[in-house]
Amino acid sequence: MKITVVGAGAVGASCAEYIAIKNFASEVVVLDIKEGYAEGKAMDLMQTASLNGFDTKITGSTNDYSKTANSDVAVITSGVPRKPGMTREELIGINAGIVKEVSSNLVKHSPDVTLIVVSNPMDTMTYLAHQSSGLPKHKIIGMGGALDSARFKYRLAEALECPASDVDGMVIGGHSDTGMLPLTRLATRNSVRVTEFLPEDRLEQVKEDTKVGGATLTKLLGTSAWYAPGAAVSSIVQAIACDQKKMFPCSTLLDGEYGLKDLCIGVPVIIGKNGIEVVVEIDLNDAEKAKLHESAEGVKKTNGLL
Ligand SMILES: NC(=O)C1=CN([C@@H]2O[C@H](COP(=O)(O)OP(=O)(O)OC[C@H]3O[C@@H](n4cnc5c(N)ncnc54)[C@H](O)[C@@H]3O)[C@@H](O)[C@H]2O)C=CC1
Ligand SMILES: O=C([O-])CC(=O)C(=O)O
Repeated sequence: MKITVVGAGAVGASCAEYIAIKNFASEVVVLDIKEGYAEGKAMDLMQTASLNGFDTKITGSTNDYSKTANSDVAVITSGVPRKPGMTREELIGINAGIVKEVSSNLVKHSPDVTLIVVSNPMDTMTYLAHQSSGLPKHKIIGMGGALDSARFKYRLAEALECPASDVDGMVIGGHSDTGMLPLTRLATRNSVRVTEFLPEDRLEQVKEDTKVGGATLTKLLGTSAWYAPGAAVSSIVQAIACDQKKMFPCSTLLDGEYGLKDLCIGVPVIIGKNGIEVVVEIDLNDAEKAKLHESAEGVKKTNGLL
C-alpha cells in the first residue's frame, strides 16, 4: 500500500508518523511545496524507524508529483491553518486554490487514488476535490468527524470521570465551530446511555466544549492542533489499507441521504478497501434532523464562496 501525504507541516507530519508507527503501509511519500522541507521531515521520521520498530519506507518530495505515482491513498493537508480568533471558513481564500491544484495533480499521477481531504474549511474543500478530481464519490473522504468524535469522547470521559476507552459517541454535521452535532442522546458508557449518568446541563457543556474543540486548541497553541488530527487521519487510512469496514463519521457527497443533496457533510460511513463503501442512515430525532439541516445550510453558504 502506497500512501501520499501532501503538506509536510504539523498535521501532515503527524499523520505520516502515526501511519508509520501503526506499521500497515509499505510506503509513505510526503510532498510539500517548500524546498527540502518534506525530504527533511521524511528523513527525521525514518530515523525513528529502529526506535519505534516500523518497516514503512518514508520519502520526501519537493512538489514532484511523479514520486507520488500509483498511490492507493493520498491525504491532502496542504494549506494554511487558522490563527486564534479566526474561523475555519476564513481560510477558504487561500486553501481553495491549493486544494484544487493538489487534487488534480494527485489524480494525474494516481488515477485510482482514494483522497482524504483534511485542509479547511474541510467540508467545502472535500466538495471542491469532487469538482477538480473527477473521482467517483466513494473515493473522496473528508476527515473531520473522526477527530470531532475523539474530542467528544475525551469530553465525555472528563465529565464521567472515566477512561475514554469506556465511552462511545459520534459527532456528525459540518466540521465547524457551530455546525458540529455531537450526538449526546446516543452516546454510551459500556452500552449504558450517558444520559443515565449525566444531567442535561453537564451534557450541554460537553456538547459545547466538543464543538469548539479546534478553536480551544488554536487559542492555546497559536495555531491549530496536529496530534489528534494526525491520529484520526491515520485511522481512516488504516481502515482502507486493512479493509476494516470500520464506521467513522466522514464528510461525503450526499445524494438524498438524510434529505440532503449536492454537498459534502459529516455522516456515518463504512470505510474499507473501496473507500466509502456505505453511507449509514441512522434514526435521528426531529431536533437532531433540524440541527443537521441547519449545519448543511452553513456548509452550502461556504460552498457558495468557491
Ligand atoms: N479537517 C480537520 O479535522 C483538520 C484540518 N486542519 C487543516 O489542515 C491544514 C494544515 O494544517 P497544519 O498542518 O497545521 O498547517 P502547516 O502550516 O503546519 O502545514 C501546511 C503545509 O502545507 C504546505 N503547502 C502549502 N501549499 C502547498 C501546496 N500547494 N502544495 C504542497 N504543500 C503545500 C506548506 O508548505 C506547509 O508545510 C489547515 O488547513 C488546517 O486548518 C488541521 C487540523 C484538523
Ligand atoms: O481548528 C482548526 O482550525 C483545525 C481543525 O479543523 C481542528 O483541529 O478541528
